[in-house]
Amino acid sequence: MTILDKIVAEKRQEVARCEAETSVETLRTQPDFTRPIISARAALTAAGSTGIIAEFKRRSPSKGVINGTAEAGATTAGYVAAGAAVLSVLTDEPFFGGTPADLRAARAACPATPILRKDFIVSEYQITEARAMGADLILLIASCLTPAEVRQFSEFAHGLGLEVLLEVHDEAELRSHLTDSVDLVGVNNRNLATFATDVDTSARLAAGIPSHFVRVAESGLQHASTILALREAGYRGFLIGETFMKTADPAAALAGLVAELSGSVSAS
Ligand SMILES: O=P(O)(O)OC[C@@H](O)[C@@H](O)c1c[nH]c2ccccc12
Repeated sequence: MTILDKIVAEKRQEVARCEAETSVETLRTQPDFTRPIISARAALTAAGSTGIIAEFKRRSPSKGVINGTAEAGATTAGYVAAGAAVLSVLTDEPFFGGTPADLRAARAACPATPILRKDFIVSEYQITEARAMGADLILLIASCLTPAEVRQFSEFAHGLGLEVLLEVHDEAELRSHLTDSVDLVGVNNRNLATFATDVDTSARLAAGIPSHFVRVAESGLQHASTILALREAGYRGFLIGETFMKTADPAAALAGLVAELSGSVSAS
């Protein structure tokens, strides 16, 4: 059993518990359920966008505690001030130490920036939850879902106005799971079954992703030079968590990267 199998098995139980506690009808009455969606697609492809999707991540199964003190609202507001185009907030508690309250805090602190609900989506219920929490887009992970589920969940998300980021980590998943019903395609440089991270994965898969999808490179990104090379390869989104969160001031770390990207500071 891989860690991903374990996460998904726990997630199914968690969803059953949440569903028993809060009905879909109740979620649909929450104030954020009807707020206008802010498009991540538009934010990442706008002229002059940094393309940075800055992630709020307390810990991970591979790294343990990354940041034990940061607060979601203040950190994400700092990210936006430093130039993040989109925010990503982990809402998985058992493995990543995130909560829906983190996403709600980010939503309140950053009313004009698209927010990704970063979780392991295995049911439509979690998509309704994401909308009610104030998210603008959801993640669908190919390694957790069948191709039919990806299509079904994407259409369900679109029905609620949400955008969809499909995550793949190799050519086989790209071939089997890519469908026109998603908006953005992310290539995870980290294999979720083994945790091995190789940033060349994004470069290798770029050409196989048709250009009408917004391409997103995910995980293990640290240097401006890598981002500039991936931009050349056609990527418009760069999902970064640990590089920022492991520092005492995540927003300052992002500001430093943005300065390097814009050439105002040398990359040395
Ligand atoms: O912290 P990193 O290496 O910058 O990675 C961020 C993000 O890509 C990573 O958290 C991630 C990508 N896909 C996921 C799926 C589930 C949980 C986490 C992830």
